[in-house]
Formats: sequence, C-alpha cells, structure tokens
Amino acid sequence: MTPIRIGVIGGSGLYDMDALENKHWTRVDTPWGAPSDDILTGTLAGVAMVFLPRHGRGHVHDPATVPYRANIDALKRLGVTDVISVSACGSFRDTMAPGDFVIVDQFIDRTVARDTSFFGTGCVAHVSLAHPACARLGAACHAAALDAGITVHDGGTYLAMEGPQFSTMAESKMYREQWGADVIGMTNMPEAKLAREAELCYASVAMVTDYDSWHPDHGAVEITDILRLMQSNADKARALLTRLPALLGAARAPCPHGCDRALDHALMTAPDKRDPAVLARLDAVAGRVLG
Ligand SMILES: CSC[C@H]1O[C@H](OP(=O)(O)O)[C@H](O)[C@@H]1O
Ligand SMILES: Nc1ncnc2[nH]cnc12
Repeated sequence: MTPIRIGVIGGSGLYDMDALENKHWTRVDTPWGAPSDDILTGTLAGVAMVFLPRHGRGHVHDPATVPYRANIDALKRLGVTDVISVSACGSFRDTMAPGDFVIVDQFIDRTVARDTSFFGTGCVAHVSLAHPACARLGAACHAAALDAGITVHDGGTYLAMEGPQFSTMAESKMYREQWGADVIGMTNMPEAKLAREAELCYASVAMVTDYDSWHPDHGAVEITDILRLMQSNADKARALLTRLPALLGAARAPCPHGCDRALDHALMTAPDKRDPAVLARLDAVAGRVLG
C-alpha cells in the first residue's frame, strides 16, 4: 500500500475548494512552463488532496491554451496518485439531462492544436489508451455521486472538441448519431492522455449543462444556458468530492488496471540514444522508469 494523494482538476465553474483543511496556494514550476494557476494543497478528512483550477482563477485560459502538460506534470511532482477531472459538458442523450453527472469511460479526441505528449524525439514512448479512464477511481466517483444524491450515469463517451466555439448542428448530430458520443466538452483531451503517460489514475466527472445543438426541443447551446446550470453543478461536485476520501482511504494498493505502471513497456528509444535534455524534462512524469 502507498499513501494516496488525490488531485482535483476543477473545470468551468469550479475554481476553489473551500472544504480543504490546512490549505494554501502553492506555486509549482515545471519543465513545461507554469500550470494554469497556483495549486491549492491541503487535506480532506485526513487524506492528502490538491486542487488545480483548469482555467485558472478568474477563468483565464481557454480550452486550447490550458497548459495541460504543465498541469499534469505539476500534479505528479506534488505526489498526486489519483486525478479527478471535473468538467462541464453538453449532452447527446435525452437520458443525460442538464444537472446529471456522467462518469466518463471513453473519449474521442477531435482536438487539433495541442501538445498531446510528454514524449517525442529523444525519448519516444507509446502508452496504451484502450481504457483511458481508471475504472477503480471512476467507481469511487460513481459511489460518491450516488451518496451525494446526484443523478449519475456510470459510463459514457466524451467527445473532446477543439472549440472555443460550440459545435454546428451538423457536427452535433454526427457525433451523436454516427459516432456514438454521449457528451461533449473541450478539455479532457489531451489531459487524459497525459495523465496516462504520467502513470496517474484518471477519472472524469462530466457535469451536464446543456443538450449541445442537436436537440429539436432545445435549439442551439448558448453560454447563458451553461452559466445557469454551472453553479448548482459546482455545488454537487463539491458534495461528491467531500465524500471521496472516505471511499478511497488514505492508502491505495497498486492500480488493478495498471494505470500506475503504464510506462513499464512503453519506452521505444534505446537507452544509449536518449537525449539527456529530453530525459531531464521527464524527471517527474517518467522518473519511475528512467531511474
Ligand atoms: C463554459 S462553457 C465551455 C467550456 O466549459 C467546459 O470547460 P471544462 O471542461 O474545463 O469544465 C468546456 O470544456 C469548455 O471549455
Ligand atoms: N455543448 C458543449 N460543447 C462543448 N463544451 C461544452 N461545455 C459545456 N457544454 C458544452
């Protein structure tokens, strides 16, 4: 068993975590630049927890310019073992209504202009992403949501779009009817990919704010609809998060799905061909396998 440290990435509407005890905002520097903001460190019910507002306090970063690599590196550097991503999303299903939560288990990545990997020339790696979300952590989030009285859906496919504009109606219908996506947002990719590369368990809690633009009874998604739902969704997210420490405990066994060992066989570049400057940047995310 190893000590757990829960990392929460708060999306639109969730910029702080009042419930943390002994908390203070900490600046973390990374080889990938500065994270979205300082990181709030503290404890909750005796369990170590940190909180990072994805867009920064005051919502400074747009979905494309969120420094995803710095964020994940910083969480890893702080000893985080389990990342819970909390995000606003649109819904492609009548049954997934505004106010509902979805524990995402699959992603379709339609982002186009983001740094999607810590690795590259000088140290090439290929991690498996068939199961991009951690089922153990997702189950805990599901149980916490149920306990908090939230209407929650166990599993769903999240389509990550580039944004910042919302989808056209034709795109919305295609994602829903042809591609089988359940929800849509702009931020969970490359975040989930990077968490896997950093050997972090990652679960995504998607909070439905709207029906995107496919629904004949709801018309086009507007930011005003989203803002209307965001506050109550954020309150529910806080209720979910405060229940997690009791469910996860202060220590954890190795991940049964191997998230914490994702790099075991992933490195392709021969040791004598690896670029020392590239390796230096990987000290936190790949330190376990690079020694
Ligand atoms: C505020 S509406 C669009 C915006 O909200 C979501 O952000 P996050 O995933 O960080 O909650 C969505 O992905 C867009 O970035
Ligand atoms: N319909 C939508 N599309 C993309 N991102 C969203 N975030 C919240 N609602 C969204």
